[in-house]
Amino acid sequence: MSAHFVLSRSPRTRVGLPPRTLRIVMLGQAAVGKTAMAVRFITRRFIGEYDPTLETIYKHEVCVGGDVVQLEILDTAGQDEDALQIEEKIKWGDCFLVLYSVTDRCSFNEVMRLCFLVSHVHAASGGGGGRRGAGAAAAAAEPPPVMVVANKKDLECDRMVSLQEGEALARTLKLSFREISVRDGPDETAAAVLALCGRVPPLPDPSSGPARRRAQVSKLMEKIPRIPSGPPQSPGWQL
Ligand SMILES: Nc1nc2c(ncn2[C@@H]2O[C@H](COP(=O)(O)OP(=O)(O)OP(=O)(O)O)[C@@H](O)[C@H]2O)c(=O)[nH]1
Repeated sequence: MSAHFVLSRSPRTRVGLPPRTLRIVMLGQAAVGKTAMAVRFITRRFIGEYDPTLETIYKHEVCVGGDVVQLEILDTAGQDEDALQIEEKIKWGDCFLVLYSVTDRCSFNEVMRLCFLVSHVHAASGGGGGRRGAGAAAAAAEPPPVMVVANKKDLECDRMVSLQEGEALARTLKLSFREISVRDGPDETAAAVLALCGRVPPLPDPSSGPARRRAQVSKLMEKIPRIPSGPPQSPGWQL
């Protein structure tokens, strides 16, 4: 996909309905750049300092395929956490960004475990991403879209994981892959997020059983603070 993005001029909204929501969960070890990527996508700014994340859900509107979509991006804490909690967050998501840093082999080694966990949790809960039982048997059989993101490619001198290793891992797992630098500019980040969004199948009818189940948010997810992005200050990303 081209890294050229333009201002959304006349995005469609469903008459009388709020824009559809699409939930992205960012996973990966501490300090791989999850917060930096989310903030880069939403504000186009780069945060250079490291402040271990308190979990947050960022809300941000984008235009995907001509439709307005309300993104909810869960920036998880990279620290070790309770297995049940991580499963709850995975169940919540429609699609996943699994990050590692090319300067940190441990973070690369963690990718396979996280991807298996996503696939296992969704298979166990009926498949079809956060839209379990989305009406079509095919959707139930489909694993949710997951993208492996290798970050910090600008730090070539400190590189511990080659591009080829990243590509080979993604090929083995049958997942899409991007190597990016969140620091170097906003376009690679936006291209990765929007490519992932574009792979999420349409949501079920809002009045359907699957859609209502999806709307039932667990107590754990309710506790995570939500940050609205507010009115756009700069041209919005569009796929
Ligand atoms: N050089 C370089 N530094 C980056 C890049 N992306 C993020 N960083 C830096 O890496 C550090 C960690 O980034 P965070 O976004 O806080 O990492 P995180 O994955 O959210 O970490 P946790 O909150 O602990 O899970 C920060 O100092 C960022 O500025 C990048 O592409 N290049």
